[in-house]
Amino acid sequence: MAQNATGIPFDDIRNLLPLMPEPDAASVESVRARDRDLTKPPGSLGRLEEIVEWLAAWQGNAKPTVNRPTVCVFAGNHGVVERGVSPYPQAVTRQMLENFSAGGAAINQICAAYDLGFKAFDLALDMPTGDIASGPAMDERTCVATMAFGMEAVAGGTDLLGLGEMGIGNTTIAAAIYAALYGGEARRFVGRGTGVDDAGLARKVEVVEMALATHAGHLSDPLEVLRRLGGREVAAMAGAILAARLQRVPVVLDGYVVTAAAAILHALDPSALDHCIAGHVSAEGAHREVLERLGKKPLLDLGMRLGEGSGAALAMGLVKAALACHRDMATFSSAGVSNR
Ligand SMILES: Cc1cc2ncn([C@H]3O[C@H](COP(=O)(O)O)[C@@H](O)[C@H]3O)c2cc1C
Ligand SMILES: O=C(O)c1cccnc1
Repeated sequence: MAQNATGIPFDDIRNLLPLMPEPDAASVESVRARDRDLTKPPGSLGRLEEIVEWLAAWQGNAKPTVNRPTVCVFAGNHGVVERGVSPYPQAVTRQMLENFSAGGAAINQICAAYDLGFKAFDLALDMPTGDIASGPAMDERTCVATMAFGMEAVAGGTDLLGLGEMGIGNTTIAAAIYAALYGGEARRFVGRGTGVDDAGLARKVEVVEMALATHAGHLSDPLEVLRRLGGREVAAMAGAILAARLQRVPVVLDGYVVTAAAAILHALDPSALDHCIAGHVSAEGAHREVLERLGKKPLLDLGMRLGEGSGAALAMGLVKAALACHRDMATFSSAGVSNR
């Protein structure tokens, strides 16, 4: 296999998969033991209890932490926008990155409300990826380099990673990826994104169908799906999810576009998302169906369809609350509360 600028071909990404750590059963058992002593009926905190077990399993820590929760937003531009698949111009991607820096976006307010760290990454916004309807989005070199960038981006010592994206046109990219991975009619995976009208929706369906036809015969390898139909932010997020697993950092997924990056990894290895939870189910496209395919039960169902990591960040607030209950509640004996 030819080397590329990073020195890592697709095969070296594949070679990371067998290195993925397993959940730490002993830490989960410790969490369960403490949970039985807390001043509440067993099971009464429902999924909040599972969340703490999940943190312990993946951090490999009987006393899991959420001291440095971070939302990482990756931004990329897409050649397919030229085909009129979004009501907004491509320039909005960079303008929103500036808005993130100035603290004016929805994601800034959610991160502030829940005291979450926030980082945004500009992935060569002045170089949109190729138009997927007529050719590949990226060559292998760019795809792998961008995955590697996403891996580096999460190396800063976070103990809970939320993922988000910004990229005008990327709901079309997500739809194309799902259609390639799961088959069936393209229209099933195409939604209105930022709000295309009926004509725009028909155009999106047509563009996804064209993309599938253009790349027919080359879509059985999920990494080829990523490079041909994806985008820089999607590649970086796939790298970030994989790196987080290798570093035992639990991940909270966001909406339709973030989940497309996750779906690539799941297609490579169905256990590759075991360290991830679905923060929410987006109102976009077939997100509910896709999450079912991935075996993920979303934490929140708020009718949101924004992106930016907004659903992930809201769910991270719940993760913090779940851990606070587990860590700081009194036990029956310490509080003098009678157990059964
Ligand atoms: C002002 C604005 C802020 C956003 N924040 C996230 N998105 C979201 O919308 C885009 C995808 O939708 P489509 O495929 O229809 O272009 C992505 O950038 C996504 O994160 C936004 C979109 C806009 C316009
Ligand atoms: O669910 C998402 O990720 C989404 C939905 C609409 C627009 N941008 C992103």
